[in-house]
Amino acid sequence: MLDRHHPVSDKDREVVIRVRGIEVGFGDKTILKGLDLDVYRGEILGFVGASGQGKSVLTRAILGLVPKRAGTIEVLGHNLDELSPSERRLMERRWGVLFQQGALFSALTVKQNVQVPMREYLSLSERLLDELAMLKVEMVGLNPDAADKLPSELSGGMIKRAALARALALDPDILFLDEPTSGLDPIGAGEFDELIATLQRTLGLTVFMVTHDLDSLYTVCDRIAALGEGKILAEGTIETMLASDHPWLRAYFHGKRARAALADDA
Ligand SMILES: Nc1ncnc2c1ncn2[C@@H]1O[C@H](COP(=O)(O)OP(=O)(O)OP(=O)(O)O)[C@@H](O)[C@H]1O
Repeated sequence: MLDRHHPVSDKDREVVIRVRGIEVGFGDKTILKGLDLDVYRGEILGFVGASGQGKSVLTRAILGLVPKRAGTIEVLGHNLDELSPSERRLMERRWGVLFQQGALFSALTVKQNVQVPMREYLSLSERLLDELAMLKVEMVGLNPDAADKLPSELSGGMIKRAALARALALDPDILFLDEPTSGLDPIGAGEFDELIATLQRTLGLTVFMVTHDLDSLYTVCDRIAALGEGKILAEGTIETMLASDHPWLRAYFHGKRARAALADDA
């Protein structure tokens, strides 16, 4: 993780995700209205905004899961609209996604879930698939015996870890996390944040994290981007957010919960 109190100047850093002028809507409702955003290599970017503003929509648009009406999205230097199907598959191997609900296949064990992307994108022997899956299971702090369990036998925190192991299955460069700590108790959420920070550091990941969790923003995010009215209202360090005059940012970052998070971090 970068030292968020002494960030490198933005202009010197490699942009891993570059979003320009993106517009996304459904029917006559426009959600994203010409949004620009840069995500830099090796950072944990926290993406915040009031409920329903389009945080998940932006994530899905970057991943190509919802269509955009205008704008460009470049990932790792490639315009996603210009990729051939085979280049697109290669790109999909370079990002891992942890959706909000974990979204594990309920009929598959943890190990089998982790192996789903491996089977889809790689051609490996069963022995190697097993070894790699066990490595991922251990990497996210699960006991080896969790590997043969079904999702229904796991706690909420274990499900998140298993889903994270699956997101890391193909050794991605970029990790997308949609509200990773939602539904976890504060201790579980803190442990999960620590895990994300450790994995980011050891694996050199770039992390795009949609979150409502102020503790996460204070403790693990290098930079924050705030979404509102279809655009980025502000982006920068937590200090930038705290200095913003925007009414929603003031309410969010100076509210009672924010003060509690700040006290914990001090
Ligand atoms: N496939 C879809 N069809 C129609 N409307 C959609 C679709 N996906 C999202 N929306 C709408 O887009 C808006 C933004 O939704 P989104 O889930 O991105 O919000 P969010 O900022 O992630 O909210 P939350 O913090 O509550 O998760 C909502 O009004 C939602 O109803």
